[in-house]
Amino acid sequence: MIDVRGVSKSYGSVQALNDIQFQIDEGSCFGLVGPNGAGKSTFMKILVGVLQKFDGDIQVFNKSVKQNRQAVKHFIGYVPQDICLEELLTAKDNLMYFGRLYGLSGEHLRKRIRTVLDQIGLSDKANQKITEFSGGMKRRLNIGCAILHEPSLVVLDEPTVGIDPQSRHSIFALIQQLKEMGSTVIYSSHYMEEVEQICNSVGFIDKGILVEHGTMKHVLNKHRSASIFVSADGIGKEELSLYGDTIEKKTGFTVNCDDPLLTMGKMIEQFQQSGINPERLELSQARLEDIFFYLTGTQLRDNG
Ligand SMILES: Nc1ncnc2c1ncn2[C@@H]1O[C@H](COP(=O)(O)OP(=O)(O)OP(=O)(O)O)[C@@H](O)[C@H]1O
Repeated sequence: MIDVRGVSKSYGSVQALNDIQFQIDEGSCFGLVGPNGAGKSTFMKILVGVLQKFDGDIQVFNKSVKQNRQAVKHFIGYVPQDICLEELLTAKDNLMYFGRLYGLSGEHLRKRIRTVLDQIGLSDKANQKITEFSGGMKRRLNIGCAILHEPSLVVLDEPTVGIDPQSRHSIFALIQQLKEMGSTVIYSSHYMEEVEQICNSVGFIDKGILVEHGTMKHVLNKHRSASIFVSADGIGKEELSLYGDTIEKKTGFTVNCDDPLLTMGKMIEQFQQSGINPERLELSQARLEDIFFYLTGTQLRDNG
């Protein structure tokens, strides 16, 4: 189990984390979600031992990151947000370099490199210099370097920012494989649909505060509510606010109300009377993104 015990961290006057407490079960995939500047990277860096000055403690599989930093580091694979590779080397040589840093050598290292290249979908690019790689390929290789030593905990800081769909798909498949192999995965992202798809538990972080956490099922059920999505010429936020709390989205409005079916009926009546022909009028269940907004009032990113 990962047991986070009252972790706080300040950078001068900026409180990046404020008394964070939660647990993650062994073998689960935990998504840490929050907007830019929420404190995700700071938390990850504390967990993996990169940041050592902080209040509180984290027990990783019964070992304190404060007191057993070296031991904990050994069973963690950390993929930082910024790609950390040797540009002039080939993919294989990068893996060789990182493998040696983790204490691997000889035939065992060569075998692990073959396995990892296959897992990250880059076997046919093994001998290519990474200056020729796309951003997504570099990110996959960056993950490969972190899992060579078969860590029981894999920590990925926003691994899918700004990458192509093929690399995104490959990273999802890899996380799935890691889960199946029994690794614990901690994954930070501001892409809610990704987290909903691959994680079985989640934590919402906003301005350094953990506002909600638990299994995906628990969080979705606890805050699940239906809303109406409306996109129509001739109707705006002011008119829709009469039906309920209205949020403007890129392509229309979301109206939150107590009885969405009844409200939808009333809307249809009004639209017919006013000659309004909506482009979209839909009943939708709250997704993680809506729940995050409801709890924090903060949008994670532009949405439609
Ligand atoms: N080295 C630092 N010195 C000063 N302030 C910092 C430092 N690192 C982070 N911060 C501040 O701490 C807060 C949390 O930053 P952090 O990078 O942990 O957030 P994040 O959720 O990972 O954001 P992003 O998604 O943009 O990476 C922000 O206000 C940030 O500006």
